[in-house]
Amino acid sequence: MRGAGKNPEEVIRGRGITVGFGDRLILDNLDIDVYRGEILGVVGASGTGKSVLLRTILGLQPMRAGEVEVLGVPYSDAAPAARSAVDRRLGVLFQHGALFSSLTVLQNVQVPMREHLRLSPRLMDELARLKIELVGLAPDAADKMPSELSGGMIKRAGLARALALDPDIVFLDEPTSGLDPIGAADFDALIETLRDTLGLTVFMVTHDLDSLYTACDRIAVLGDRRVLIEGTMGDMMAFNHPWVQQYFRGTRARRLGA
Ligand SMILES: Nc1ncnc2c1ncn2[C@@H]1O[C@H](COP(=O)(O)OP(=O)(O)OP(=O)(O)O)[C@@H](O)[C@H]1O
Repeated sequence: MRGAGKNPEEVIRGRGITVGFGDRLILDNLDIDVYRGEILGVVGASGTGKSVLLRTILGLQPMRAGEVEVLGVPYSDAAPAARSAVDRRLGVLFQHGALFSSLTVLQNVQVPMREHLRLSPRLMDELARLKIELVGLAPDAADKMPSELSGGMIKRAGLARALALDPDIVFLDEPTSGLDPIGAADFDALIETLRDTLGLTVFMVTHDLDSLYTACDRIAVLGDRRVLIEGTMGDMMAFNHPWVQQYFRGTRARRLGA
């Protein structure tokens, strides 16, 4: 975890998070911590509730029990105004980029600006173009429609939108899924660079072992409706649980030289 001192600041603190749909409990009394300046990778078998956890932390998914504190604010219980003040400091890249198909890249990046800031159209254009450059897109991408972009460009455009308000924390839901290995490695490198230069904290749901090895400082493994283990890659290797062993020490992992 870069930039963290001896007592790293918790920017997300979830306690007793319990979420269910009908009679199915997905998360049961789950605790999670995210520290300032780290890239946390959240992994787990398909359907373990990684996206549900991300949505729950963001307040988009109601909890049956538990509490979530974000940037020191009791977010899950906060009044709308206090919540909105926290929302401004969070950026989200949903799975598949989730761009508005009828808006250009520039207009997509401006959506959060229109919602939260009062800026002149000229200033918004300038700011949005800066964000587009920041994520490594060519200037002419600004005026393209999402349908004209490659998968990698869509992820970058979604990231530019997530960065629109200079957030403290960005949430990424499987950012490298669907990218070829080189595109995925480039995206991981971009995330690391942005963390280092902007001081971001990154909460990243991923299935990508490469990302976990190269970009993530810590990993949280979801299973049995809770966080099975939270720690470094070394902690994962030493943890005696069948899924964790298979995932981190299986054939795919060995191919990566673990
Ligand atoms: N709105 C919903 N209504 C009912 N069930 C839901 C809803 N959202 C998620 N679920 C269920 O919750 C479980 C966890 O879903 P989630 O999308 O969080 O899994 P995941 O760990 O992100 O999986 P994957 O790795 O496949 O993306 C799944 O069984 C899913 O069907």
